[in-house]
Formats: sequence, structure tokens, C-alpha cells
Amino acid sequence: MKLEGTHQRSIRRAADGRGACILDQRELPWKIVWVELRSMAEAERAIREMWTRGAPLIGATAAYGLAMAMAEDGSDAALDAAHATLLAARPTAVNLRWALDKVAEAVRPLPQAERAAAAFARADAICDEDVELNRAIGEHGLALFRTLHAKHPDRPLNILTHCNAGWLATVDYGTATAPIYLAHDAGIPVHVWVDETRPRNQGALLTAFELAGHGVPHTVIADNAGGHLMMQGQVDAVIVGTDRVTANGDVCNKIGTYLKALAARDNDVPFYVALPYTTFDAGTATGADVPIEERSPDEVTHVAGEGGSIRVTASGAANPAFDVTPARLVTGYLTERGLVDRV
Ligand SMILES: CSC[C@@H](O)[C@@H](O)C(=O)COP(=O)(O)O
Repeated sequence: MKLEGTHQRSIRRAADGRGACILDQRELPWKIVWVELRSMAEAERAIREMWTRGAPLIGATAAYGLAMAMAEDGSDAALDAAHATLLAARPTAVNLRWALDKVAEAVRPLPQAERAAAAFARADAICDEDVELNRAIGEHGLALFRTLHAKHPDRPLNILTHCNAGWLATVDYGTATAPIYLAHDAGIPVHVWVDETRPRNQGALLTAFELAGHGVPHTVIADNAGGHLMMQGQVDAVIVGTDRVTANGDVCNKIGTYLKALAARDNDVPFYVALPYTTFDAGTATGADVPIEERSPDEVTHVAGEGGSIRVTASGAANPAFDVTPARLVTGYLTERGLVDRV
């Protein structure tokens, strides 16, 4: 399957209906590789090893994983075991639990023989809904971007983003990127500063790939450059996605997001967080209660690029993958219902 330039669905049901096709994001932007997941174990591995990633997309992948588990064994014991295994694949994004719970709720009342078909149908519905949620976020973001651009109509609107919260991180459009695509399509001149997002470089590898495919002007910057650019008046707004927003509005997102929010506050640059309701965790009080994924130090000691990875330090490393931006640093939450100043 060829990948066209602009945004598209990042996950789809396999042709025979009994698996799911994902893009292997470890290969992007150098190679387009679609992988067919055929079992719950393969889905779990794809999430854990980040072949697929981004909060809504790991939820969608896990939903199909649970459906595949039901195709293997439709019992309550198998349902509970698969739910637990998939939930443990990555700890921070709440969309994973949300999607697994939705599939489990849909199939538990059914006879075992009907569970697999119902689970696949529920996973399809989760994907369809995610597309609509992101499109709606984009519509509200477009209105916001129009307002921001009207303040300096003589020059492009400069947006800074961190990590990848685009169509590769969702089922389509993206959360933080949906407004960018819609604004670009509407003729608003948008330029995006793309944080490279060490250690895995989701910005340099994935967000830049997405924006290039859609024809959106963009510039990749070192993660350390954002504060300087804000101080120079070269950033009109920061917009990021999130893996979990807690009841008090704290935002858990890719490591480094907090530093961007601090710099934005110090420079009077608005800091927006784009999220669908599936990323809101009303059951967790504050960001301090969110489990922060600690990934392999190899992701820090080595940098992956075209043709392989190279070691960039002779020392050891630590690799916390997410941080918490306190609610007080957030200018607004861009949701499918509109822009709100509290969740
Ligand atoms: C719409 S995706 C939001 C977040 O999941 C995204 O910003 C992010 O931090 C992804 O982290 P990743 O570790 O690449 O899965």
C-alpha cells in the first residue's frame, strides 16, 4: 500500500477482517512499511516497541488487539488476560485503557461465539470516532488560528509543536496538527517550528514528514531552540498533544513539553493543548498521580537515523519519556467541543 502525501488513516482492518494493518513508524520517514498484525501478541509488541505510537493510535491498536484475542479464545478469562496484557504495553497514555474498556464492555454481555465479531466492530467504531474527534478539534483550532493570525496579518502564523501529535499519532488528522492542516488548506499562511523531540525524534522524523507531505512550511529545530525563538518574537503560539489530562487540568505529554510551557509563559506566548475526550482522565486527580514511562537508556545513548543508529555518548543515561505540565501554564484546551480554559 502506497502512502500518499497528505494525512490519511494510520490504521485499518486487514483485508480478511481478522487483523489490523499499521504503518511501522520505526521506519519513517525513510521507508513506508505497512505491517499486518495477526494476533493479540503482535499488537502488544507493536505498541510496546513503538512500531505504532501516539495516545489515540495505541488505543485503537489495542482495541484490535483485544478483538484478535477474542478470535483466539472468546472466554472471560481470555478477555481479562488480554485486557491486562495490552494495558501494560505502555503505561502513560490513558487512551489505551479507555479503548480496552470500551471493547471489553461491548463484548462481555455476549455469548463467546459472538465476541470476536463484536470486538472488531467496536474497534472499527473507535477508529471512526477518533477521525471525527480530530476533525472537530481541527475546526475549532482553525477558528483559533484565524484569530491569532489576525493579530499579525502581514506575516505567517508561527506555531511551535513538540513530539508528534499528528495523523501518525491518531487514526487521522492528529490533535495538534489538525488545526494546522485545516488552516493551511483555508489559505492561512502557517509556518511550524518542529521540535526534533529527543530522544526518539518524533518531531524531526514524523511531524516533519507529515507536514512536508501536506505542503505545510516548517522548520525542524533543536529542542533547546524554542525558548530563544519565543524571546525573539518568532513564535505566535505553542500547540501540543497529550497522553493524559488529569482532573485538575495537568497535562502529561512527551518529555520536554513542560520546558516549552515554561518558556511560553515567560514570553507571553499562548500554550494550547489539543485533546479529545478519550485523553481526559477524570479518575486521576493530578499529574503527580500519572505513571511516567521509563524507556530504555539506549534511546538516549544512541540516535537513530537513515541507515541505522549511532552512539552519541560514552556514558550511561536515563530516559523518562513523559513529563507533566501544570494546568496553570496552559492557556487553553482545544477539544472536539471547542476551546476551553479548563477541563
Ligand atoms: C495525539 S498524540 C499525543 C501524544 O501521544 C504525543 O504528543 C506523544 O507524546 C506521543 O509519545 P510517544 O512516546 O511517541 O507515543
